[in-house]
Amino acid sequence: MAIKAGKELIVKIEKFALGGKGLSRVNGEVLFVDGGIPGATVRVKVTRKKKSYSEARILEVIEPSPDESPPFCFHASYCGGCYWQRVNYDRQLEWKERLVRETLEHLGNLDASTVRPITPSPETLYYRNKMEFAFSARRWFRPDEIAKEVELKRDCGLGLHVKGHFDRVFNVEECYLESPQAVDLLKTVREFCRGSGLPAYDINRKEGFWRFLVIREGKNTDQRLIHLITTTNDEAAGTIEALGQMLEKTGMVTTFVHSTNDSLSQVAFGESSIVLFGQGYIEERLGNFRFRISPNSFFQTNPRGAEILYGKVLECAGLTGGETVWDLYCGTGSISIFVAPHARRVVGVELVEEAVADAYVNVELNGIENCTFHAGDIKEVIRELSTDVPDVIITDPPRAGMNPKVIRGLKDVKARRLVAVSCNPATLARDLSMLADSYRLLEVYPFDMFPHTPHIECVALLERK
Ligand SMILES: C[S@@+](CC[C@H](N)C(=O)[O-])C[C@H]1O[C@@H](n2cnc3c(N)ncnc32)[C@H](O)[C@@H]1O
Repeated sequence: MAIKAGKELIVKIEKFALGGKGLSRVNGEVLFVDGGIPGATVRVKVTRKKKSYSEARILEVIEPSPDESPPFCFHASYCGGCYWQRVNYDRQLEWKERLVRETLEHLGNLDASTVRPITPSPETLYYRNKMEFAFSARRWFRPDEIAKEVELKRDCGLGLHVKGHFDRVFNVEECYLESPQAVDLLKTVREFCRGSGLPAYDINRKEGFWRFLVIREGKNTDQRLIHLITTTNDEAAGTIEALGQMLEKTGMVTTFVHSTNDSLSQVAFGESSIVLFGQGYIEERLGNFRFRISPNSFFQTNPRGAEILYGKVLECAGLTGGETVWDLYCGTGSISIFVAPHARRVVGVELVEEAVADAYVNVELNGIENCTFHAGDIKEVIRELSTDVPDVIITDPPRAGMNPKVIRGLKDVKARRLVAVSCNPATLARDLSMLADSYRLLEVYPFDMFPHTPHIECVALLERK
C-alpha cells in the first residue's frame, strides 16, 4: 500500500515526532499525522506527499490512545495553542524526554546517555506570563458559532490562530495559559475595538488599524501590562485614550502602552510607543531578584519554571566567585543577575536595545555591580568580546539557534565551560554537534516550560576538550 496525496488510510500512531505530530509508518514510509497520539488507531487522509515523508490529517479515531485524556479547553480541536492537552501530563513529560534523546542522537550524532530526567513545570495551567493575540479583519468562525445557524459576519476578530493557519484568527472565549483576568481583558478590548469604527488589519490587503494585543503579567507581583499594537493613524488618538480610560477602570491593568508598527511582517513588536497610563513596564520577582520587563523585551514566559531553570544554569556554571562569565542572548539580564553573585564579572550580549536598557535597570534594582551589557548582534559583537577571555559561557538563543559565526567564535574562545540553554532540541543538536570538536557534552537537562504544547527547553553542560 503506497502513500499518495488524497488517499485514505487506517494507521496506528507509533510515536510523537519533534514538533508534536504523531508518526506512523506505512510500508516503511514515514507519515506525520496531525493530532495523532501514540497508541491510537486512526483513519487519515494524506494531505501531502514528499520524497522522504508524507503528511496526513485525521478523519476518524477508530481506537483512542491509552494515553489520551479529555481536553480541558473548549477550543482544543482547532486552536494552535496547547494542542498536546489531549495527552496525559505524565506521558507528555515522558515523550519530551524521549524526544530530546532521539533528537540529540539522530540530528546531532551526540551521546543520548547524557540526557537526564525531565523537570516538570511547577504549574500546568495558567503558567504563562505573556500572550499575544492577533486582530483579524475577517475572523474565522468556530464550529460552535456555525452550529448556531444564525447569520454570521466575517468582521473584526481578536484571538488566537487556528492551528497551522497564520491567516485564520478565531475569537477566544476561554484560555488556560495565562490567567482568567487576561481572558476578561481580551474580551473587553475586543468589544471596544469592534465598536470603535476602526478596521482591523487585513493581512492580505496590508491595511487596517488594529494589529496585536499583548497581555503581560507579573505572576509574583500581580502587575499587568496591556500592549496594543496598531498601524499609524493620527486621527485614532481619541479612540486609544478612551480605551485606556476603560482599561484603567477595570482595576486589572497596571499599565497601558500603545505602539505603532507599519511594517508588513506580522510580528507583535512596537516600533514607536506611548504610555497611556502606569509606568510603561511591569516588574516580576524570580527568587530573590526583581526584574523590569518592557513591552518589547524577552522574558521567560513560565516564570515559576524559569526560577528552576536558572537554578540549573547556575549549578552547571560551577562558579566559585572568581570567574568571568559571558551571558550571550541575555534578554533583560535575568540569567546574568542569577549568576552574578557567584562570579567575578558577567558580560551580557543582547540584540534588542530596550532589553539591554532593562538589563541595566535590573542590575541596579538588585544591587548588582559586576555586570555589563552590550547591545548588538552576537555574531558581530563576539569578535569585540574575544579580547576578554571568559571562564564560563552561557548561551540562550532563540528557536533558530546560533549563527555559524557565533559557533566559530565560541570555538576560538577558550572557555572552561559552556552552558547551552535552548528552547529547540533540533537547533540545540545541530549547534552542539558543530561544537563537538572543541567542547565535550557532559549532561543535558530537559525542562517542561510549556505544558500541553510539544515545546521543550533544555540546559546542556559542556566542557572544553
Ligand atoms: C530565548 S531568549 C533568552 C533571553 C534570556 N537569556 C532569558 O532567559 O530571559 C533569546 C534572546 O536572544 C536575543 N537575540 C536574538 N537574536 C540575537 C542576536 N543575533 N544577537 C543577540 N541577541 C539576540 C532575543 O532578543 C532574546 O532576548
